[in-house]
Amino acid sequence: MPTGTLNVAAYDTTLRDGAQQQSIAFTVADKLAVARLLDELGVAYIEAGWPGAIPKDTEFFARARTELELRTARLVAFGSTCKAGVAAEEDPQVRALLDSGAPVVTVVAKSDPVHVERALRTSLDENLRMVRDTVTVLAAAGREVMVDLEHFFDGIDHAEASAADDPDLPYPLAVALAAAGSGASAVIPCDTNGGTLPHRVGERVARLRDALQAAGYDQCTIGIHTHDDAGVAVAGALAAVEAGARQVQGCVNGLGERTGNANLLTLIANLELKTDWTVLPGDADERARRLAELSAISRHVGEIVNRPPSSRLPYVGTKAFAHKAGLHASAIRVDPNLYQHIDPERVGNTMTMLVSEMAGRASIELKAREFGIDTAGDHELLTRVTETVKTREAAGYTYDAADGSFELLLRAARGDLPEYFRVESWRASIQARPLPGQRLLSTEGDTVTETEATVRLWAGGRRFAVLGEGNGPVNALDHALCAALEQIYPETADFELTDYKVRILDTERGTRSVVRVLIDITDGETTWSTVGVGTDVVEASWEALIDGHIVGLLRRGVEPR
Ligand SMILES: CC(=O)SCCNC(=O)CCNC(=O)[C@H](O)C(C)(C)COP(=O)(O)OP(=O)(O)OC[C@H]1O[C@@H](n2cnc3c(N)ncnc32)[C@H](O)[C@@H]1OP(=O)(O)O
Ligand SMILES: CC(=O)C(=O)O
Repeated sequence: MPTGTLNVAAYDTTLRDGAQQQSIAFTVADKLAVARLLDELGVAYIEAGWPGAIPKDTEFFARARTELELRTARLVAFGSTCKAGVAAEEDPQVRALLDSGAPVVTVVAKSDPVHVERALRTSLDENLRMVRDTVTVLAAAGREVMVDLEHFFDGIDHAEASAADDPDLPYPLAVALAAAGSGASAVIPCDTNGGTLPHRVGERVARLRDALQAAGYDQCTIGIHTHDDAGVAVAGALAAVEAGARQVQGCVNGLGERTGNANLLTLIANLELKTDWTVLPGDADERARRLAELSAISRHVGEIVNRPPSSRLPYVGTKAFAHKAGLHASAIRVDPNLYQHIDPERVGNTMTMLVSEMAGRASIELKAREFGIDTAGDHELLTRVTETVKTREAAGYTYDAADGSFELLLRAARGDLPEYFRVESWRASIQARPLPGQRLLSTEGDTVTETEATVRLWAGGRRFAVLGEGNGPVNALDHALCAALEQIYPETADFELTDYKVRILDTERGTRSVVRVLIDITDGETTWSTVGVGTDVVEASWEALIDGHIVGLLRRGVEPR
């Protein structure tokens, strides 16, 4: 590890390589919004697309000139070297890069001899000419120019296997020197296919570093661009930093072609928190403030691309600091750092305790604290609740995914669960009728289906008998329940069911199986989850729905009426 504080530049490619992931499609407005977030975080470079190749990217760079005011980041236009046999100044793609107005241009160059010969179908010398010519033209126009060395790591193997290769300067290194010698500010070895292991990345970046130094190009920065096909993109980038890379490329939430690029947020957190390198601008306080934005940025970008970040993402995922095992909880009660690699607040995340069949008394005590309930020292209550949780989980309930239902269980055990309403009965029915004018149901499924539910309950000293209709029995029951409750508790009008999951627990019993239903309800501000179990899906759903409404009233601080 280095000593002292040195800088590594964070280079974000969410808007270029991130957009190469299946089903990710940014609008121009999305790109502008993501660029503003990245600038706020403090990345050094934002690679925003390929003007001239993708019309939306051409528009982005045009609008960025007037609509994007970046405070810390430099905007990068991405493209390729000029075509074989074409002078760079006459190549329309190179012209489009200049016309984008971006102050920085990164061009991708073939650095693997096999790719030059088979994909580009040109000579190794002509490819070197394309690199030199393109960098020279862009640099002469006043741009900072960087060169992505595509397939650099595989390229060294291919070069060394070739009898024609210079053993002192394998072809990928010759491409890097051609770029540096023509005025590139950085060369970035890319693990384009994502299959290189970290030790190999480190070793080859060190060779690149030595070759640049030997040629007198010390001013040329080495970057690193890794993909996650072998699950080691972040590790590879860290190995490259150890070997001399001073720029790390990656995408927010690990978006990117195929399995994604190195997750830039993970890289930033690792470098800032676990090494002496600094990636974010400012003094220690400012860097800490920026780092604490990581979780929010991960979620915000997830919303913009309409793809919630995986809950298991390092540092920023909602499960990154969620503890389930009882033994962990018992140590965490003494000191959270005993089972956490960092304090989650440093990256804007929070620790959560999960209650399940793996819970012990400490898990229950810590979870209760999240609800503002102090159970410390109440050994009898904690033992009773722990046992109830284990028994109910054995019967099919799951509380780590339904902390709303767990809160009700805990309050019931303490005897402080408010009684908001009492249910007298409920009923749900579905009727399928033939289409008008027909006597029998159509075999093709064209039928008229009517679903209705009746709920009878007492609330606020009154009895309600309410009919609900819906597109299925659970929906009809939900409508009937809400229609009754709203008359006494208008707060429930804000409750909305946002997720509904059904799982058959013992598949061997077929349609007689036990069924578990998990639902999420939101009031627009927070979301809570509840669980129901039964031999019938409607019965299990009803239990989860009832829990969901009680939890909502509790969380709103409503008193029973
Ligand atoms: C590793 C990476 O992720 S690099 C980023 C890749 N990103 C993208 O491809 C997204 C944007 N791409 C596009 O819109 C299109 O592919 C374009 C506009 C670039 C090219 O489209 P087309 O002109 O229709 O060509 P096509 O995609 O079929 O083939 C690519 C051409 O570029 C050439 N080429 C590929 N890499 C390079 C390079 N590094 N330098 C110069 N030329 C290159 C190929 O030889 C081929 O040339 P040819 O048309 O003479 O056969
Ligand atoms: C340039 C690039 O995205 C790659 O080689 O993976």
